[in-house]
Amino acid sequence: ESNISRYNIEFIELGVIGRGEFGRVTRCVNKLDGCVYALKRSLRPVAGSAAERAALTEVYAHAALGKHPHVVRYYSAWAEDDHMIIQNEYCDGGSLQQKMENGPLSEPELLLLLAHIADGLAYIHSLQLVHMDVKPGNIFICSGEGQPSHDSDDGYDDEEVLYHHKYKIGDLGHVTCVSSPSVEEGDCRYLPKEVLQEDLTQLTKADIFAFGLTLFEAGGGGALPKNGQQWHDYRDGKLPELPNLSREYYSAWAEDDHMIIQNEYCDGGSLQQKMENGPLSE
Ligand SMILES: Cn1cc(CCO)c2c3c(c(-c4ccccc4Cl)cc21)C(=O)NC3=O
Repeated sequence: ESNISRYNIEFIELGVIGRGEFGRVTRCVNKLDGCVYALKRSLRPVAGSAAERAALTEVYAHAALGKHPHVVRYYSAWAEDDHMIIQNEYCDGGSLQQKMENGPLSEPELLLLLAHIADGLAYIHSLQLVHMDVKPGNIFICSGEGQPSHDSDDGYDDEEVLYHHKYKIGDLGHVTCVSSPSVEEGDCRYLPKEVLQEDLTQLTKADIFAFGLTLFEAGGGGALPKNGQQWHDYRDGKLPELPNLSREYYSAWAEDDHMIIQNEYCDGGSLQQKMENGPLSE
């Protein structure tokens, strides 16, 4: 293709970090600001096609979502010689899917993942948008290594700096608005049955469901079913217990339309009951 492309003029390609039927993702340095970015270069979709609508929705969503610590940041997008290019923040820690290849996440890591992505989803939902493709391959990690290191006397001990990395939600290719009449379904392994049954009235819950299965998988739940009886069992809350999690992690769960909270048992009754025997002594 022509070499006068903005891609070749403004960026130096450092390497390919992802490939798919969509095209490829590369790690590039911008010659002007010297920063590294992730650029996805895909074939320009046919005008008027669903793919074009998805590509435009992705850019609209990124523009609307602006800057948030747990959503991968968007910088620019353009079309050139029959290709679409989107320039995003480069997350140097790989994806959650790659991290899971080294085994299940520790409990502190699971809680960090839970906090970061719940925050990112709350932000997306607060703008009446839904992600619709939450899964380990779309959650990226920024190591934060480039940040100023905290020397020991300013209150940061190793533990806190150790968990300096951040989890961020990426790939907004399936984003739609909560009241959308049409949904481009995401990965079926993370899809709730309501969306499969075309019930689009509670789309924010679809993201939470997909995030729940993502946490289950990251916690060592094993490969998720794509269909069949096990797919339906998982949607009826029939999931195997995760072996390496402590009891505290199991302090709340949902079953047949009820939420259950399991707390410490205090055997001395409540203060109110104690006061029934008269005022407390000094
Ligand atoms: C396959 N792959 C690997 C990475 C690097 C992980 O360390 C990656 C990134 C992105 C994306 C991406 C996803 C969807 C749309 C646009 C982009 Cl650039 C894909 C990525 C993205 O937006 N930011 C990335 O770091």
